Amino acid sequence: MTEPTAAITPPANLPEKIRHYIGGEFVDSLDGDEFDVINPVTNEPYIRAASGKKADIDRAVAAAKTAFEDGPWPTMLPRERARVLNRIADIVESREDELAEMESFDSGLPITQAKGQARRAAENFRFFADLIVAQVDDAYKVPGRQANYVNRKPKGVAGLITPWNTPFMLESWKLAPAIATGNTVVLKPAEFTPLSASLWPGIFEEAGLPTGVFNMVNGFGEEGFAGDSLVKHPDVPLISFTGESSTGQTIFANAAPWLKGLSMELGGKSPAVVFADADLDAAINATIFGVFSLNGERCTAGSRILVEESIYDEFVERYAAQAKRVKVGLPSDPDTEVAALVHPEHYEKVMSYVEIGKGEARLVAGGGRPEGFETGNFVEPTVFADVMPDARIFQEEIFGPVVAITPFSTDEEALALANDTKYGLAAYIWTSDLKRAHNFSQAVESGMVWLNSNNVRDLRTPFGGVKASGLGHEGGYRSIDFYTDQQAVHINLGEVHNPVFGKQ
Ligand SMILES: NC(=O)c1ccc[n+]([C@@H]2O[C@H](COP(=O)([O-])OP(=O)(O)OC[C@H]3O[C@@H](n4cnc5c(N)ncnc54)[C@H](O)[C@@H]3O)[C@@H](O)[C@H]2O)c1
Ligand SMILES: O=C/C=C/C=C(/O)C(=O)O
Repeated sequence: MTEPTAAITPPANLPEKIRHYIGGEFVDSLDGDEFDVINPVTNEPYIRAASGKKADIDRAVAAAKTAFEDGPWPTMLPRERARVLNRIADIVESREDELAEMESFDSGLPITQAKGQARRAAENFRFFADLIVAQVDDAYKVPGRQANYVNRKPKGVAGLITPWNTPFMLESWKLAPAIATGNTVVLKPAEFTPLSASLWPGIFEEAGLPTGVFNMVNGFGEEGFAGDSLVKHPDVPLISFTGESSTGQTIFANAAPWLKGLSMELGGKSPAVVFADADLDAAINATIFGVFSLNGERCTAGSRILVEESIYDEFVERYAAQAKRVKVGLPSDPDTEVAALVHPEHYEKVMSYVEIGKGEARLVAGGGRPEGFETGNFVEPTVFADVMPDARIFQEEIFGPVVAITPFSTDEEALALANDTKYGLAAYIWTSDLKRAHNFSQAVESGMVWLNSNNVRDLRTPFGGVKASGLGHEGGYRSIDFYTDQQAVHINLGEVHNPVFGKQ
């Protein structure tokens, strides 16, 4: 049984309120507006947060612009900026427990997984510290005639808009490359989960990041609110956004008048394809982890499992049995594998899909609220089998611990099913046939493929989706490209070859 009192004990260092952070100071909204932040276990408000509007974004962008124009951050040596980034990583690491406790309390993530995400956040800063020091740029020469080189410049004020799933880690994913390359930033964290972001100012100050380089405005995304105002601010030349595909479309349209640089990491409905020749134990473990880790609130979740007919019945039976053993528990319990979804609104959305699924397919595990969890956003790990491709639970992103399993009989059918969605973020392929694995990878419509592998990231590789899953790529040098302008400088080394115009 659960102990509700343990669940609602707030972290020891809870701030009095969530404020914006502008030009080195914590501030309230200019109009004083605030909103409630909810704990996902009790669904009770536990803290107030400032709700930013256009006027607050104007202030934050002005502070970031001043810090960019007055320096020293954009013109510091890469080595000096890298030192600050490495200090940020050290501090994040040293505060892992505190950070994870806050994240878990605010978002409902299982504490053990929240710790892993805090370590990933630190690693993002370390990685980009290394990358800017090792950074090389193109130079080309035509001997005796011309030399050309690339002058890379930070763009200015970067607008960063982030979602509520693994919030601190996904914020670090954007913050690290944006500041590493010499930009200043305005971060707009997700309104469901602003708590861990309230630690950034202290971390950055302690690491020696100059005042005004990092600014943060909390609040909502809609028109007139913080997110929308950031997208429409004329002094913000680029927006890096992670969130829903429909929000991405709105941002795309709103940024169009300024032709802003856009990077968008959007939704997914990623297939995990299991062929009969796969290592079945490994495939089952990985596909369980792939959709139930991080509460299933993960853009790259393998939420459609396609299984070859000859092993289908065995797979479904074993998968359902293992899903039933996934430990649902309080976010604060170190043994918990699936905890509470972020917010009652999201819980209702996920539960509505569970009900839709019951009318569309065969329920083989879960399908309700776990026993012993009468309040809060708890959902049993839920498995549907025999899901047809026209089912809504096959096509639509659920973003919770719910998976659809579908049989296929040929490679061609597997590929057609894998691609039969508007999304294209990740694909996972399980087979011992090398040729099949590589040919399938070529043909599958996804930004990333994992072959016989869990979702393990190498920070040097591009991260992003195709179709409705995104626009552009970040990760490694792609992030450096996104957050900088590349100016080509051409130098004449010989005679001037231009034809002469207008000569008498
Ligand atoms: N592809 C990826 O890398 C990736 C990663 C994480 C999450 N996601 C996706 O994110 C979604 C879940 O996150 P969410 O519910 O927070 O997404 P969301 O789109 O509702 O919100 C994301 C952020 O955008 C802001 N926002 C909302 N409307 C806006 C507008 N008109 N202008 C500017 N900002 C606006 C929100 O306040 C929030 O900070 C899922 O669809 C998931 O797949 C994708
Ligand atoms: O949830 C969105 C982004 C996730 C990135 C990952 O590497 C992951 O899937 O954990």
